[in-house]
Amino acid sequence: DSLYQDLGGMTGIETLVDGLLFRISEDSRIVDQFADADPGRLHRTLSEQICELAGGPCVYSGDDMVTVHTGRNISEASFNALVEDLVEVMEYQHIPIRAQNRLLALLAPMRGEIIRL
Ligand code: HEM
Repeated sequence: DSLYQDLGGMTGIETLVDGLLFRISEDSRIVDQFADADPGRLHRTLSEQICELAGGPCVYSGDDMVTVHTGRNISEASFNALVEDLVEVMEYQHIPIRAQNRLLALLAPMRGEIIRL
């Protein structure tokens, strides 16, 4: 019953993050806000973060959420757009609904460390 396993382990999580970053790159609502991001690093740190949150054997090595998102003026609408992209990728990759909801529930509390900073 580990979320990590339900997401397909590290391989599944990396596939999920691949899909998410691709989807963001095609999402005109938010793509411009990622103009200065380092895609390779983002792929690694986001995968680690999801792996750790899901109870997997990873340790997040990125910077803290407030630091990376401060000064970016990320709106609630942008946050919701990214979450929508994530849900679409999880649907597309046939991640079970229960696992989708568990992951979303782990990410939702981060909203305050991301928006309007
Ligand atoms: C649940 C929502 C989100 C999570 C879990 C999340 C997580 C992360 C993580 C783990 C990093 C990498 C930190 C590092 O490498 O040290 C990051 C960076 C970043 N995030 Fe978010 N983020 C979220 C929402 C957003 C939104 C909505 C935007 C903008 C629309 C955004 C814009 C960025 C940008 C531009 C970076 C790159 C910073 C850099 O490369 O210096 N994030 N985020």
